[in-house]
Amino acid sequence: MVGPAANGGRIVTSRQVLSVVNGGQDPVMRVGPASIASSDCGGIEFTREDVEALLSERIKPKNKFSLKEKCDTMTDYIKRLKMCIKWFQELEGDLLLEQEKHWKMLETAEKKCNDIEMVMGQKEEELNSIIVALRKNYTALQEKLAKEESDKLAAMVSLNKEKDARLSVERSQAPIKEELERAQRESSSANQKILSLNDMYKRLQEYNTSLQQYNSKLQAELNQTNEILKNVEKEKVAVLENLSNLRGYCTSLQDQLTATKVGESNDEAMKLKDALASEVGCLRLDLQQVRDERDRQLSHVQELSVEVLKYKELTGKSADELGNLTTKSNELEARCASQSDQIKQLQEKLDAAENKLAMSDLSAYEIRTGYEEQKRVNSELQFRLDEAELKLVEGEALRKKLHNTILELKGNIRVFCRVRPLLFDDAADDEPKAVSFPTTTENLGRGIELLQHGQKHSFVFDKVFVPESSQEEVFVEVSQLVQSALDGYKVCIFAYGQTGSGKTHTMMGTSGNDDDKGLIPRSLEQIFESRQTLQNQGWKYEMQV
Ligand SMILES: Nc1ncnc2c1ncn2[C@@H]1O[C@H](COP(=O)(O)OP(=O)(O)OP(=O)(O)O)[C@@H](O)[C@H]1O
Repeated sequence: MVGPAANGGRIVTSRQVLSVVNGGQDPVMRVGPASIASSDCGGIEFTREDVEALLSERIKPKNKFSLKEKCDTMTDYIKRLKMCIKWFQELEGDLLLEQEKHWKMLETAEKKCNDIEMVMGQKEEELNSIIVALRKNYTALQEKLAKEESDKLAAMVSLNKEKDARLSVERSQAPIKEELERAQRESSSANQKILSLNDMYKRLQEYNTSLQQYNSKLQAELNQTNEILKNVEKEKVAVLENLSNLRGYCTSLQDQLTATKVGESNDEAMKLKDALASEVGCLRLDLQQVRDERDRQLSHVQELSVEVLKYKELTGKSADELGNLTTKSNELEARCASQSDQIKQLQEKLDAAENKLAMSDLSAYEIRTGYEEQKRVNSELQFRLDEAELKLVEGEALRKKLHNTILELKGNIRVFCRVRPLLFDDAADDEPKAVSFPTTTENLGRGIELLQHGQKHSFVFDKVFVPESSQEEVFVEVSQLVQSALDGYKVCIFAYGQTGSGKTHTMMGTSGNDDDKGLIPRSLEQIFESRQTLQNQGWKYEMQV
């Protein structure tokens, strides 16, 4: 962390150089072991000690005063020094070549890294969108599943209700059936009764008509007899008249006889008297006959009257019986009709119950098929949900791997530089600005330039946050590391910098202002949010402070 004049950039630069030279070894350290087979220095290899020994060698000729010897020794020393210098030059050339090669390699690696970073970024975005879509899908599926479950429950409840209704209908149907059977039995017996009554009624009607015929016959006979009686009466009256006439004639004759007895001829009178006596005898006989006939006719009339009375009585009785039978038959007919109505009603009820039963059977079948369909859809949804969950878990694992690969590619150790804005008492407005940011494509967003004593010092970091950068922008970079920590990687974030450079502001922020929250509260929020989300996928997080 640097303040307006901090120079953390150097750390990164030296880190880059060290990393370029295989494993970060000091080039001088390779002086000793270096074996340059193709060198012009006669295949002599110099170690550090050799060089140091050569440099610290004191030239002591055996003969101090022999200039030639001194010159030879010096020449030899110079020769060795030259060889050493040549070896150094060759080594330096090699190293420079190697360095150039490494720079090129580094550039290509960086390019590759940038490309990979871009691809990874795209992939991450894609994955994030896939994860979001999967999560949405998952929640939608969960909602759908819950809905299906509730539908299933409702269907089960309605099925049970239908079953109950069916059972109750079946139960209520049994007594109705019994009643119907009873009614049918009653109806058949009543029909039989009606048939027998109808027969009886017919027979009675026939009997009645025969009686009426007989009655009318008797009536005719009675009329005839009455006629005869009237005739007899008339005849009787006539006979009586005749008799009284005869009596009058007889008295006249008797008067004549007495007159004759008194007057003229006794014999003639006697003859007349005999003739008259025989005539009277005949008339008496006739009268007797008429009387007998009358008596006979009277007795016949009486007999006929008795018979008529008897028949009348009999006819009255049979009429009563007929009336009774008719009323009984009417009653039975009415009862039969009411029973037929009842049977009809019961039949209708039975039909309705059977219809209802068929309907309930149909609806039960429909519900059962619906239930089976729902069950199938449920299992399909469950299968899809399981698949989606598996995909989600796999996607999450892939995301973690990619995320952390990206982070590794970005570098395990990253240094960000945040430049805080100038405070009120930092500097006057008219002072030239000590901090500037390069706008070259290579260092855009990564470089910082400091002006000190008129000299410009450039530094490059993994990222540079300008004074206008918000807490949110800083956290966006750090949040990936928090995610890494949640994925099970060890992460350490710390801030360093001089007093008043903004460490506390960056890490903690300003309390009471949500936009000014620092990295720590934001990280904690992310941790708790992720914990909540991942708990739904079966992860368990334990946190300790
Ligand atoms: N990015 C920023 N934007 C606005 N104000 C800032 C920013 N960074 C720091 N400040 C302000 O600068 C002042 C010093 O910041 P801070 O206390 O965070 O520095 P520090 O590095 O923690 O200091 P110390 O080491 O002395 O604790 C504070 O008043 C803070 O509000």
